[in-house]
Amino acid sequence: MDGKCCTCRAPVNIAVIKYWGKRDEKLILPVNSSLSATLGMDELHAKTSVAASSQFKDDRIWLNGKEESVSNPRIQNVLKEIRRRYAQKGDGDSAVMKVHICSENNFPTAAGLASSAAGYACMVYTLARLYGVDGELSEVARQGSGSACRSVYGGFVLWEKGQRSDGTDSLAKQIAPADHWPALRILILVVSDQKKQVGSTEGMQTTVATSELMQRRIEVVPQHTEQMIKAIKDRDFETFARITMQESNQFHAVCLDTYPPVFYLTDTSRLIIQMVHAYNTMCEKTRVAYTFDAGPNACLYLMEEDVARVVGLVNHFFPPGSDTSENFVRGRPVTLLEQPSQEELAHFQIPRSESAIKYMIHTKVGSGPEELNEEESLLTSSGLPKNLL
Ligand SMILES: Nc1ncnc2c1ncn2[C@@H]1O[C@H](COP(=O)(O)OP(=O)(O)OP(=O)(O)O)[C@@H](O)[C@H]1O
Ligand SMILES: C[C@@](O)(CCOP(=O)(O)OP(=O)(O)O)CC(=O)O
Repeated sequence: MDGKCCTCRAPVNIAVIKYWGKRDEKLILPVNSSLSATLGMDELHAKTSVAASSQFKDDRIWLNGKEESVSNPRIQNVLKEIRRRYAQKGDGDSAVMKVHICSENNFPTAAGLASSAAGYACMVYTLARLYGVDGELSEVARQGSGSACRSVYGGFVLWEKGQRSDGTDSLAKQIAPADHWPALRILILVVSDQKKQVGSTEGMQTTVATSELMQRRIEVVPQHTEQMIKAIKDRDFETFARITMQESNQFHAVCLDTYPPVFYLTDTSRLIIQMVHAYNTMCEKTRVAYTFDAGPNACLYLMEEDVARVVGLVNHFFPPGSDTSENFVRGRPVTLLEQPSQEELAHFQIPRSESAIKYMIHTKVGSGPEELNEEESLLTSSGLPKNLL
């Protein structure tokens, strides 16, 4: 095969100030700014290989081993924008070459775990590397999926909503690097790894069209964002945690105020919320925060010193079923303490639910996308996927 190939990986991000609602569907411009932490790539990432060759007849894409339609308007937006930027540079002829894109996520796709964020950030970053395109990549990633613009950077990332109608000021920027808050940890509690019923794109459209509460939300987000930036800069966990939980709750309240309502939380999600509040009450201090995206899976932000205790409580209240063969706790190692004591358990008025949580992923704040070695390529030398379903 003539031409060239490039392979990269990109991280997931989980918002603490939620993006929900667009003012421009085509350019993906949000109604409010949002803020997230980028998660560690060793635990969660999208990996993408892109090959360009004059021998390819069409642009093609494979996602998790299955060919998907490349005519998807979001993929087209991203391809067009990268090729436009490449043409502006005015060197070489790769712009006319067709590309083969192959991507895999090492975590559930379309289950409310920000797969579209990692996926589009990775596609854009890999295409940009392949074509040698520089410049602001968050603007391109945003046109694949809004939340993807935040996965272009590591650490803590703000997506400023911008004012202009062409979207040139609707960009992501890092507010603190990955190593800013070394003791902060993240636990993802996977309640379901199935594709969700109402996608974020559709859900937020209906919210903007029907929710009255959404107007109130737009008014309060700037305050939340300002306080959140300060809490992150000061490493003030209590404020960080409180706003994170209030934001998650307000986002799901707005979903319930959507007509017809959109439900992402399940009974298990609500038990997790109760467990976190009971834990904080028991500690007489806010030590754990939850946040839920458009799905039932919880993302807990907490300090390193609380991880073993919280994992112990999750194990107690949501024990794995006897059929669970794989590790219940994945990612960074956790040294399990003893089971919670009877005295501790007395603080929790929640029932035990076996198998309600499938597994946990333990991670921390991580860095932005990176290029990988040739041996990591997902494509063969003839530009076809190595792993096909
Ligand atoms: N690695 C990837 N490469 C390219 N596109 C991807 C990749 N992973 C996911 N996607 C795209 O993102 C879609 C899933 O997006 P969706 O918003 O429904 O779920 P999610 O991102 O997992 O959840 P949320 O954004 O609510 O947290 C997939 O159907 C696919 O089109
Ligand atoms: C709940 C969220 O995760 C919504 C993410 O929505 P998407 O970025 O997936 O939506 P589109 O821009 O339509 O692709 C909140 C967030 O990540 O800020």
